[in-house]
Amino acid sequence: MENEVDLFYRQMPKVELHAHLNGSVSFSTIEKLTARKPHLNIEHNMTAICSGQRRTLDECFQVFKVIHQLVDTEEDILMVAKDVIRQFADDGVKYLELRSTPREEKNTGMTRRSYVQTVIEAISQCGNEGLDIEVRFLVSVDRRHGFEVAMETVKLAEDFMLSTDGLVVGLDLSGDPTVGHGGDLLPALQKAKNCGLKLSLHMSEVPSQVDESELLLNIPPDRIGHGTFLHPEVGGAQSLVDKVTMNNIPLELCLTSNVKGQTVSSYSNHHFLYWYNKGHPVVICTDDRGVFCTELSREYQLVASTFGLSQEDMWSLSHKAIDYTFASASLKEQLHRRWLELRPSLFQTVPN
Ligand SMILES: CC(C)=CCNc1ncnc2c1ncn2[C@@H]1O[C@H](COP(=O)(O)O)[C@@H](O)[C@H]1O
Ligand SMILES: [Zn+2]
Repeated sequence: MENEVDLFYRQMPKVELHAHLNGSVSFSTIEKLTARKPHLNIEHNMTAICSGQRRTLDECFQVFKVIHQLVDTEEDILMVAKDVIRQFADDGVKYLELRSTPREEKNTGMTRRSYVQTVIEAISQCGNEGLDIEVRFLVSVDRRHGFEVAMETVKLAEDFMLSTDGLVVGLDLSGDPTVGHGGDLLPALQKAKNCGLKLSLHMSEVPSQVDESELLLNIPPDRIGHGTFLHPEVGGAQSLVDKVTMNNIPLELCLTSNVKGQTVSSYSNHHFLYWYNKGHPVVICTDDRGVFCTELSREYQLVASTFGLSQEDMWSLSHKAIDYTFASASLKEQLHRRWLELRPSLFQTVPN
């Protein structure tokens, strides 16, 4: 891991709303996986982008291909998902929305359905272990896989939403933003929304997606991933900003991911400031904590140090994020109470 994170940010209760399962695999879990599959000859620098390194977007997406080779059975998924949940809990995350793309692996017999079933099993095993974290699942649609797979994935998400008593809460649209057009997937996304799934869509992660973002915002989604190039100052459009603000759609912001993937030139140039200054809902997230060698506590600390925000400001960001979750009203209320209970000891033991 890179330099130390203050105890304050580690202990501060947090919600994580943008975490891709296979991007969140830690070094220690990768070691367990490479020991299971030594013949693949995979080294750590092929699965993570650590201190000071930056890669092109394309190189970053290659990393996921390597991780997918390591994680290709139900047994792997179960271990990875349980490890990832435990590690978020260790970092003070009290509510986690994990997302992942159901993957079919012909060689091992894993199907998209058994994939989702296994993630659900991992969540319920962590619940039985009494971990201090509530976990919900968003099923991811990979934009590279086209309309047919998207429709199939929506059906799967709907089935599991109904059969898991609400553990599956929504649908994510992700994948390499330079491939495919989100507009082609609109009917699938609309179908998901109509059946009660919440939508979190990666949007304007790279420049020149104005047309696509206009279409996606018409649905409208319940949350936006990144939204790096929405505003006119960076080549987006005022009409996009207007739609986002009118519908009050929270943005999931992942600083380290954007800087290491080079869609944002530096931390201080991150679009966090644009939306924060507007008073628009934003939530700090990790995206891929394993691949980008970060943690949610580190991301909070980074935002505070980059933009000169106080511990009170950061607390307030973390507290407000509860309202942007896809949790039920009663769980949101429970989380609010929890935050208020934890607050005095946090500000007492860890002075400013
Ligand atoms: C390259 C880069 C800067 C990544 C960060 N931005 C991202 N943008 C779009 N999709 C993503 C990103 N990070 C992870 N994903 C999606 O999450 C997958 C990995 O997690 P999973 O297999 O769905 O469990 C990737 O294959 C990709 O489809
Ligand atoms: Zn993402």
